[in-house]
Amino acid sequence: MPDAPPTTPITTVAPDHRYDSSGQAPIELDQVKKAFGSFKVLDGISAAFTENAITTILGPSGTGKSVLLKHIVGLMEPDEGRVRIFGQDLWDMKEDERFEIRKRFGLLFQDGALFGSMNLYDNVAFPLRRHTSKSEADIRETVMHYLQQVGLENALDRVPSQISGGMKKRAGFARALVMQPEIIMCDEPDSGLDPVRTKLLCNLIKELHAEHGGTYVVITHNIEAARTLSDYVGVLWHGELVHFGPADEAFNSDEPFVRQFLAGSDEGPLGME
Ligand SMILES: Nc1ncnc2c1ncn2[C@@H]1O[C@H](COP(=O)(O)OP(=O)(O)OP(=O)(O)O)[C@@H](O)[C@H]1O
Repeated sequence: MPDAPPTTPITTVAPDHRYDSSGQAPIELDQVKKAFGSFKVLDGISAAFTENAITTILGPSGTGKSVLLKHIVGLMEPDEGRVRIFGQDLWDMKEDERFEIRKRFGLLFQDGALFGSMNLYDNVAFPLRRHTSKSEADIRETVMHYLQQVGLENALDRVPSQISGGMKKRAGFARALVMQPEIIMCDEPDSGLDPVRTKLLCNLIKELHAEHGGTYVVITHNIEAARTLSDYVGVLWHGELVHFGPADEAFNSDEPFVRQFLAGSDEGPLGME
């Protein structure tokens, strides 16, 4: 399998970003379409995500980034097209097999998605208790390791209502990592954080990715976060990936929408609609 996605010219007509590979990309979307009523949110998305890289998916509000994420984790079924995880078609398998495949994902949601009644220790221990037969001693070792990695080893007795938004995200990240998933999906990890906390969180994500590896997909509309994190960038607009490729190519793109969006400019095809 090649190291990088193809650098085919950017078009705005249902571009195909798949590799010519054996189908073993960790995540492969093949002509994925999804509409709500007459609104086509995903209009034939084809892309293969690079293993052990961080890919950010950028795009304006309401453009379908979260819908795309839900398709990747199998929470939403495409109207047409295929979603393959490690070569396996998500919708060509039974529900329990899909459930098993989801164990290969770690999910980091906007608010950390922590259980409000549990302290941070129990929140991070939860997937291990639920999905493994590890002893409490082994669980403790793993949980403390990841809580230390995200800088929360002194806050393990606190419940989510007693910690800041940034701490919730870090706790959510520890919980996402604890099962050592091969794929980590982060939905707007920067939302609600000030620029400094966003930068620190992005640095943490980058460091832990460098240490543990894995295929990361980060959904955001924060350009600075994307600059810090991305090995690859996908830019979603009008149901299509108008760019999907190495981050430096995205940030140097001549495609008018990609250029406008990544520059945060008010000049270009994107208006207030
Ligand atoms: N279950 C659903 N039923 C109907 N419409 C939906 C559903 N889920 C999403 N949509 C619509 O699909 C469009 C894309 O939504 P989505 O949440 O994916 O956007 P987004 O790019 O993640 O936006 P934001 O950056 O604001 O979070 C929106 O118009 C939304 O209202």
